[in-house]
Amino acid sequence: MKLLTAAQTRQADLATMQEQGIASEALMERAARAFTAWLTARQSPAEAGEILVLCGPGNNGGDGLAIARLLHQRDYAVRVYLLPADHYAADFTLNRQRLPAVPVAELDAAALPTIPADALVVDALFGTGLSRPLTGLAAAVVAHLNQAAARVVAVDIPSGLLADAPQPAKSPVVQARHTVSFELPKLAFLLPRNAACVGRWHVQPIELSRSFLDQVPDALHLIDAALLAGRLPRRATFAHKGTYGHALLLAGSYGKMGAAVLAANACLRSGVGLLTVRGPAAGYDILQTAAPEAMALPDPATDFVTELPGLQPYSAVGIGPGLGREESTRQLLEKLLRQAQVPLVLDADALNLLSESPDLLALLPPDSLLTPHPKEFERLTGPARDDYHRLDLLRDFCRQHQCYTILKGAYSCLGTPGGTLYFNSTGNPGMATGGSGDVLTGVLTALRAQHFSALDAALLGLYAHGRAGDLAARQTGEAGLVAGDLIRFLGPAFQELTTADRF
Ligand SMILES: NC(=O)C1=CN([C@@H]2O[C@H](COP(=O)(O)OP(=O)(O)OC[C@H]3O[C@@H](n4cnc5c(N)ncnc54)[C@H](O)[C@@H]3O)[C@@H](O)[C@H]2O)[C@@H](O)CC1
Ligand SMILES: [K+]
Repeated sequence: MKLLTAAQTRQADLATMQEQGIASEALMERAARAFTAWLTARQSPAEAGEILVLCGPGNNGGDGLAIARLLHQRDYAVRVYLLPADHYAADFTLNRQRLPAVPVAELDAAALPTIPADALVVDALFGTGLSRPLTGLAAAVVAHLNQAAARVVAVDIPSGLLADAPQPAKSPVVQARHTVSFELPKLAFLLPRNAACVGRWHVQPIELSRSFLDQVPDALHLIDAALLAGRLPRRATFAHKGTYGHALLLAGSYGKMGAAVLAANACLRSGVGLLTVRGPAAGYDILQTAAPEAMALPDPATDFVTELPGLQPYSAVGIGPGLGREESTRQLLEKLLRQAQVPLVLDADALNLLSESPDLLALLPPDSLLTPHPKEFERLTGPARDDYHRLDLLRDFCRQHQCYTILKGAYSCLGTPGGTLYFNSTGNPGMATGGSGDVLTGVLTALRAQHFSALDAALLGLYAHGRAGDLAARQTGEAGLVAGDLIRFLGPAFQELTTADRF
């Protein structure tokens, strides 16, 4: 699924109206119906009580007025509050005229309405047309609403939130419990700073022009099942273990063999034909016991991985989990970067070593796959001013080093050498637990070893890793989830993605 900027959304609206021969009011009616269907499926008139619909002067307010009418038709009790303005959008005025006999009042700074704690509020003050932070009466209304304990459902986007630009400090934004958006989510929903105001977001279709969406250039993407269709073929009947590659993992140190074990078992559960693990000598027994399907190739050093084995047998190398940052390990990394003719996956201490010796970045083979969490990332690039700047840094970093980089977190973001960004749609906060990243390294190394392109490996791996987390959390709950649980569900997650046989 693509993510559009506010400007691209306006173009999509126009293209849809032209292509389908409909007026803007008809598209607004579609949006209002889509929102109303979402709300009425979750709250009966009795559960909802009186619904307060707050409407601004633009098309978002027009949506609100149409929603108020549709809710009234379905026997919900509705009260409308209007934000006075010098100018109203044409479709706002049209829907104001169509509003049936429901109580309507203008918002007034001197006498803001009481908002009962159990009220249900529809926030239709401002949508994607907002070009600057709210001030004056609009800001006062938002602050007043946020002080009430009421449940707020935002139409399209919480009012005050900019759809795709950094939010100035202290600019008021509605704190919604749910945000119901049209056709596509907004970039703002995927950024950590906005989580509190967006609440849980939902997307309702309004049949925007497919041909327009297909041709939008430079798009941001959401990694969903549709994007992955056809990327993971069934295994071949006459396959043998050589068909699916031989991965090498360089991982572990004394006290951190768990990271190597997690990466190894995740690699084995992600379809690789053969796996060899280079760990410290001290970890030999642990590895052989905890990951018996892997071959162990212990380092001469007791506590760390210090010597690079010959790379000839391997079709991909993953390096980093639990590795430590010894000088001899740094030298090993340098050797690997200079010698590797096979795809690389770099994580954890491999990334920390890169940030300590930035000159090594110039040695990164093209199409390497890096998986930093935000702190590791900022050690590589310098600090980000805000969520949007971090995405700019990600684009620049991937372009400059011709690599693929996954910025890990909620909606992990993959940057490509061409500057495209892909946000993952699977996963849950239960995965914020030690070892989740080691599992991802194992998954990605397995996919690269099986000769998937860096892009396909990253897209499939990210999605399957998150999906495994979602399947695991159904059994363990989020708090009880540990990284080892992810490994148990990688198989089912990949199975779901596997292309079905065509007749
Ligand atoms: N264009 C379309 O065909 C559709 C639009 N839809 C709705 O329309 C919304 C976008 O509507 P608009 O572009 O009219 O914009 P909004 O309704 O978001 O608000 C724009 C209005 O607010 C004013 N404004 C902007 N910033 C302000 C500020 N800081 N303080 C006070 N006033 C400010 C503008 O002058 C304008 O009057 C979407 O979010 C969505 O809810 C939906 O009806 C679907 C179809
Ligand atoms: K809104």
